Amino acid sequence: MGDIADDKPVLYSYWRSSCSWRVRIALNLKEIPYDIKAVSLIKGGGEQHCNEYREVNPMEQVPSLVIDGHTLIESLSIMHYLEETRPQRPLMPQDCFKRAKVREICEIIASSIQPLQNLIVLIYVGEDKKKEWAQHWIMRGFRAIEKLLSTCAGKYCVGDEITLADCCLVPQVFNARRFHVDLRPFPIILRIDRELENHPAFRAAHPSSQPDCPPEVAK
Ligand SMILES: O=C(O)/C=C\C(=O)CC(=O)CC(=O)O
Repeated sequence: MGDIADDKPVLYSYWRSSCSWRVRIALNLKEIPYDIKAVSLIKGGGEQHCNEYREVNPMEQVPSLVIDGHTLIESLSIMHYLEETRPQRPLMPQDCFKRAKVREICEIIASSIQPLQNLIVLIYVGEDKKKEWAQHWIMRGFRAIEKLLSTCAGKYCVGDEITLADCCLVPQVFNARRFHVDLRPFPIILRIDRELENHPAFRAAHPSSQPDCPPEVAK
């Protein structure tokens, strides 16, 4: 048996969770092999709430990553850990201003969009209002991101290299489509999403490529 640090990382993930998806993209881009432990967010009221998983993640959410003998939670924190410990294929720019832009975009998605259209919030909002609610918060955040991108985007969100901002953006665009948001007012977001849809690291991280994707949905 090798050192704990040699063990393959384990990602607790759900196929359609945008936060799990962000981390899958980062792991793939950095070419870090990992195993997936699927956690169904819907089966039996959600496996994330069972006692065993609460020990892994006290927030009862995915993702969690077991790596280097540690258990890490919260997708942005996990991605920064990967960036700091695995410098290959950097996902943050060198330039401090560009780094700030990457963090801005990540934070808008991770704090001001995704949590508001998360399953637990939508259950609380109720079936009648949930689509309008999700659309409202996604459009609000996308308006801000589109404006930021008009000054900082190159081929990707910040310049011409893929960064953590792109890892966050692509899954959020999927969610926007899921809630039937009209994306025509966001041409830069759409262009970047199209640019990345066929990238191997992004394709492999896509919900339809996941082991727990229902067969009727998988491509
Ligand atoms: O309907 C389901 O399949 C259950 C959960 C999700 O998709 C995940 C979310 O709550 C949205 C998200 O990750 O942004």
